[in-house]
Amino acid sequence: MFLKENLTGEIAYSTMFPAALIVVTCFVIFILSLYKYTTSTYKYWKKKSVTFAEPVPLFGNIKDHVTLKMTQGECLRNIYNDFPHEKFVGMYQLQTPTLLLRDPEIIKLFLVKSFAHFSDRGFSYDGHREPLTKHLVNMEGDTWKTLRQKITPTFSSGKIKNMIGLLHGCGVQLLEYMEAAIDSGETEFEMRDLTAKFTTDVIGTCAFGLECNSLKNSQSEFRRMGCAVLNSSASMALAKIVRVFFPKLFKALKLRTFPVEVQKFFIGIVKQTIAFRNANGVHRNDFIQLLLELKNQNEEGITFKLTEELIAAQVFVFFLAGFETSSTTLSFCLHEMAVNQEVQSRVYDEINKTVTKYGLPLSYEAILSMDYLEQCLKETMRKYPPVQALVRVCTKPFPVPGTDVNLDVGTAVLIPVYAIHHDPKYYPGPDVFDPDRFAKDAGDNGRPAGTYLPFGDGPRICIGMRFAMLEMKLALAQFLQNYSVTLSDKSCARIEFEPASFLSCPKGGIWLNVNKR
Ligand code: HEM
Repeated sequence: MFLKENLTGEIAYSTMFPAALIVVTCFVIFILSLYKYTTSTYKYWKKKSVTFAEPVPLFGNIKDHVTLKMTQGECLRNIYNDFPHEKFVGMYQLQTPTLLLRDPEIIKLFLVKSFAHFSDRGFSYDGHREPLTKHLVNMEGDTWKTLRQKITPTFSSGKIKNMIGLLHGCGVQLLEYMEAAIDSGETEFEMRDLTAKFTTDVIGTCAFGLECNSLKNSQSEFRRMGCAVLNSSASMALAKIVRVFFPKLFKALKLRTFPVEVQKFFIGIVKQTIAFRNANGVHRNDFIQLLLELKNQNEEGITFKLTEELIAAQVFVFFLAGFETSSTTLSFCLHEMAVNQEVQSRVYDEINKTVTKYGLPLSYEAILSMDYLEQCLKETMRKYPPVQALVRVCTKPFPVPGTDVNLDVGTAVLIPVYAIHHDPKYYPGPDVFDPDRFAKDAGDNGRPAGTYLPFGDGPRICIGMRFAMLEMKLALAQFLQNYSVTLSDKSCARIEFEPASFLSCPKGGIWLNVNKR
């Protein structure tokens, strides 16, 4: 028995040994290859003699963001603060060599003066397989330039002024909703949800020509699809990482930026609306109408063909780029009003003076005249920039002036907006909410150009900037004229950001008490 056992043991050992060895060897080879692959680019900045942040294998310099400890903006702020004397710093987003710009003059140079070398964002997309991704934010080179030139007049002050009636309608729905909720005894509200429903309605009506009233009808199809687009499920977040950092793999695996039903829904709405308006001669002061007019000019012989699908992709990006950016800004602003009651009183006084001077409903001119309200929004976007970093890619070799550095085509560039907006050199006491930083008579308060970037800068600056300011000012004026806000038991005095979110998003929402005036 002993012998047998011994024998069996020896036999097992002798057959197991090579198997275990093979497994261990494969594992070691795998780890070494992974290490080699993930660190293969890490000499890039050293070879270029650019000061760089030391990367860690696999993650480069964005480990804290990838592991969801902090937002991208907060992660870049740490790098920004570590190199106070550099104009720019080399870093790695996973394996991708990236230049982080620190100096305002260099930022202006890249975004504005030398735009021809950095005209794209380098976002990969497949307009054939996913037609909704063929929009201004993603498009590149001459195609982007032609489309941007065509669409720009759609956002002129004259065109936006004509939309004030639509914006008003959404504001009135918000007030009606609040009235009913407060009458039924509600006092505490999650402001982000409220403002998101409001801005969904604004984009629904101004971009898609739909009356969705998400405030009354929380199950509205439009709101449901909107939530599906912004869905931050683990699988969509993973697909996003693959799309950004491994675009070839994204294509090879046929992954999707949005679920197919979202694509069908948005393209379907736009096609139906166009068909209805053409058949019934309907005219409405909204973006879809303006794009339709461009399409018709287009058919009279102009080279660039604005198809229905291309129109759908553009109104879709107005939704993508415009809805959450505006809603979080509104909710952050209301939070600051609740914390800083003296600021809220000044805004209330300004609204009352404006109503006395211009009457109700507030006209375009009345909204424009409210300087202090505008300062409050500007300071909100300084403290909580919805887009925490701007992205560019080098499209033509670029010798950085005053240095020996030559940037190669394809080099990624990041502008750390959040870090700049919190640099005490430009904004003393950066955590203090002080709208007077943007007072007209204070000029730029000695700040250099390139240090205030909530909407970006240069030819790729946010096309919807003016529209967004009008929408947000009108919403706040209508709301604060009728209601005041205070902190509630659920409020956090200091806001933390949701690390998984691409845009600045308050962790746990923004809870406030809302009281009738
Ligand atoms: C508070 C509101 C908003 C903020 C903070 C914001 C911010 C931004 C930023 C930072 C960019 C990138 C700029 C750059 O790379 O230099 C951008 C681009 C863009 N935004 Fe906005 N945005 C807002 C509202 C809107 C609205 C309401 C719309 C449309 C109705 C819109 C449409 C776009 C488009 C289409 C682009 C791409 C422009 C291009 O590449 O040519 N945004 N926005």
